[in-house]
Amino acid sequence: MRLKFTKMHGLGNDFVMIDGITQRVKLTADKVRQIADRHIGIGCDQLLLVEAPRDPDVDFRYRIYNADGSEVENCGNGARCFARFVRERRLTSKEKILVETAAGILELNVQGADQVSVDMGPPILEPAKIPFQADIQAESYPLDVDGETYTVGAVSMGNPHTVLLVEDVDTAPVHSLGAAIERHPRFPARVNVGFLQILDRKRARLRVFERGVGETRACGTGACAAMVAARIRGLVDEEVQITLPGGTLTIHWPGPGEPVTMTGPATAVYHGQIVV
Ligand SMILES: N[C@H](CCC[C@H](N)C(=O)O)C(=O)O
Repeated sequence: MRLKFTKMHGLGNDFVMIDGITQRVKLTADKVRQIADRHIGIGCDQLLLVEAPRDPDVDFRYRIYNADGSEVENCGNGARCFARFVRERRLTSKEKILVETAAGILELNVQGADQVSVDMGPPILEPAKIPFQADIQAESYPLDVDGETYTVGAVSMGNPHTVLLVEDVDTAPVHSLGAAIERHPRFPARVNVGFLQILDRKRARLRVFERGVGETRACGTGACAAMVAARIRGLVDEEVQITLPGGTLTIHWPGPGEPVTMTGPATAVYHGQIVV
């Protein structure tokens, strides 16, 4: 199968975007892994497949695959790149785009040259819906990992996230502890692991060890989840600049029951064709 694609990134979280509307695309987990492989394929953190919507009231559907081939529910940086991709491929000229994902319907607002704002919907905090094994919902939870007890937040943005507060993200054990928590038995669907350093009520630094990928240069749903976890503990205001290794996202969340809005760049790098 010969597939046209566009390589894009959101603050260094990189994607292979495939138009499944004007092309017939049949993906398997093996094909996703091959495309995502940085030696035998194109290389990406996630592959995003754009399809016609099943719901007539929305504009598109898009499906998200991690580099390990697993299909997941949501992808914040990917949503911004998706919005730019469908406009650049003239699949729409709308500035407000409704897209159906496995996590529900997102509203994307394309703002001028580079910035895209995404209504990511309200965070999910009930443990069973994250999913996370806990007796009651709380601002934070004790989590035993290899004999140590950590205090973690647990939030879903359609995909599961856990958040640890750290003194300094540069020295946090992102790869060792991130890998251990990603597969922790209390997260039955595995989990994305965020390490959050709060600078003040309006600024924070974040590194994310992503489920199915490992550490990425940025994670949009991770930035949303980290801000929510900090806000329900009263540590930050309703708008926070979250700086990840790849750059800064603006996250806005008034409080429980309200949607989280994420604003940041979406960059196209090159177009190509791959044979899989
Ligand atoms: N990079 C994505 C997150 C992908 C989440 C995926 N790793 C998962 O398994 O949920 C983002 O910008 O939100």
